[in-house]
Amino acid sequence: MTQVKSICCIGAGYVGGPTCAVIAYKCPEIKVTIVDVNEARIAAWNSDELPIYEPGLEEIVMACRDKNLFFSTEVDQAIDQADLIFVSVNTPTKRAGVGAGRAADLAYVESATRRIAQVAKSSKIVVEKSTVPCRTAESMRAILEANATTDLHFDILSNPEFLAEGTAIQDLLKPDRVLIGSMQTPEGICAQQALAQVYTHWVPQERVITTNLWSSELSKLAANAMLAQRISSVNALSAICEATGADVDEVAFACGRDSRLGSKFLKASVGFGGSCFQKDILNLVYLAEQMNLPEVAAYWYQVILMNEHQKKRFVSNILSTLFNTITNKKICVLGFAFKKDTGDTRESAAITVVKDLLQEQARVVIYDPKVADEQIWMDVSEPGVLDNRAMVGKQLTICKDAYEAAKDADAVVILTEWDEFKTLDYQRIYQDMNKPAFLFDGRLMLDMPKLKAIGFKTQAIGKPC
Ligand SMILES: NC(=O)C1=CN([C@@H]2O[C@H](COP(=O)(O)OP(=O)(O)OC[C@H]3O[C@@H](n4cnc5c(N)ncnc54)[C@H](O)[C@@H]3O)[C@@H](O)[C@H]2O)C=CC1
Ligand SMILES: O=C(O)[C@H]1O[C@H](OP(=O)(O)OP(=O)(O)OC[C@H]2O[C@@H](n3ccc(=O)[nH]c3=O)[C@H](O)[C@@H]2O)[C@H](O)[C@@H](O)[C@@H]1O
Repeated sequence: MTQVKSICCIGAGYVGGPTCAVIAYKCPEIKVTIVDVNEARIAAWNSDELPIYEPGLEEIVMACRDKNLFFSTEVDQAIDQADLIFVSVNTPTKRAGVGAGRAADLAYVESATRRIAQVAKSSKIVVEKSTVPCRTAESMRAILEANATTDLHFDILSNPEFLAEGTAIQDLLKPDRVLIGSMQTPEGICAQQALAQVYTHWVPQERVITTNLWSSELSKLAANAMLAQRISSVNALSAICEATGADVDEVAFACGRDSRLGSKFLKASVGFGGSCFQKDILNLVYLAEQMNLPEVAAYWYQVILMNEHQKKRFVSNILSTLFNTITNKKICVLGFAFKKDTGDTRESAAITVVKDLLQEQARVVIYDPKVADEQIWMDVSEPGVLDNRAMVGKQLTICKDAYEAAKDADAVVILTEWDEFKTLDYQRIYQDMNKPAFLFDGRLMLDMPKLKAIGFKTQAIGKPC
């Protein structure tokens, strides 16, 4: 079996960076080089200020950077020197052309694959780390075989990543499973074993699952679709709870105690966000449509529709509670990231909620502990629309402090479950707000009876008023 000695990872993003940093950390004898075309990102990986915030990441990077872990823009050199290459580039939803709004844009995967074919002078194991539609490995193989300069051999593996942002390092150090798909040929199985051996440096053998290529590719989309489906299910129940007087936390607890259901991913919220759930479900929907399975496509699409409904429902509750108008009222938004412990805002529910509040002519003040101001401006204004940013600027303020953000506000709206929001001095916040002082908990994280006792008019998703 091939022993992996040198790894190249193409794509130094949320997945490539942490995943390969952990491999370097756990496999000191393997040289790991993470490359990217984005020079600023690579410079940040090589600096004291890493480009992404992830608890525990800095320690791991600092422990092995410039020993057996390298960040570089020298893509060709890293490809040439590696015997195993992870392709960990972005696969966003297509914006134009066939399948726009549904299908995954595989342009980055294809260009990375073509680069490998052009540069490789020796045989390589090429690993799909990006989340891709079923049978992408076949296209990669076709490109590699047609474009390689000499008579080289390429094994393609699928090794989807299941880490969640905010807990990436823990997820990587103690994964529920590592999934490796390969062609069921002697060479394919040999390559699969070589990658498995990298992971078994720290992952117990029984957690390394091997399957065929297509099962592995589909399992990634399926896992994300099922996780998101649980959130949409509990969010759909939250609306029924509000209408009946049931309490969604109690319902989720009671259901989750059934060992067949389990307790995780049953937290009702203002809606799921993140770079992957929506994109991967759309990808699955597109796959079903392509297979001429419209009912299957509609079934999964409903998970997204429910998520959109939950965000709209939250804003409409705010509006009706504040006497059907929020024009010129000051709304303090606490949290903008799509979940706690990350500065990532991709598809964050906060983007939709804030845009809707602005549309209603409210004055919105945002505080988030990790999201950069510029990111919020980019998310909330419409790039390319003339003067939109200036218009948004008249209504939107970004604060460095929760108390400052809540001063003179008519309502506080919690959109991300940052731990620090639990320990704020709500008595102080209440005193500085306009009365009646409203508080909307979109994350079910605050002690409502305590807030009510202070004087707040509170509302939380799926809770009796
Ligand atoms: N963000 C997450 O938590 C997870 C993401 N995934 C999947 O992993 C893949 C990567 O996601 P992220 O790391 O979040 O994306 P990202 O956007 O943070 O990083 C991708 C990087 O690839 C680089 N890149 C693109 N084309 C390149 C090329 N030809 N050569 C060199 N560099 C290139 C980009 O400059 C970018 O820095 C996606 O398919 C995503 O669905 C899977 C599990 C978790
Ligand atoms: O493919 C991916 O990108 C990743 O997508 C998710 O990870 P991530 O999006 O980083 O974060 P999650 O913890 O799944 O949260 C997603 C969204 O759902 C929300 N959520 C989560 C759980 C819950 O019970 N309720 C709920 O509203 C979160 O607040 C967040 O907005 C999956 O959990 C990962 O396994 C997967 O690898």
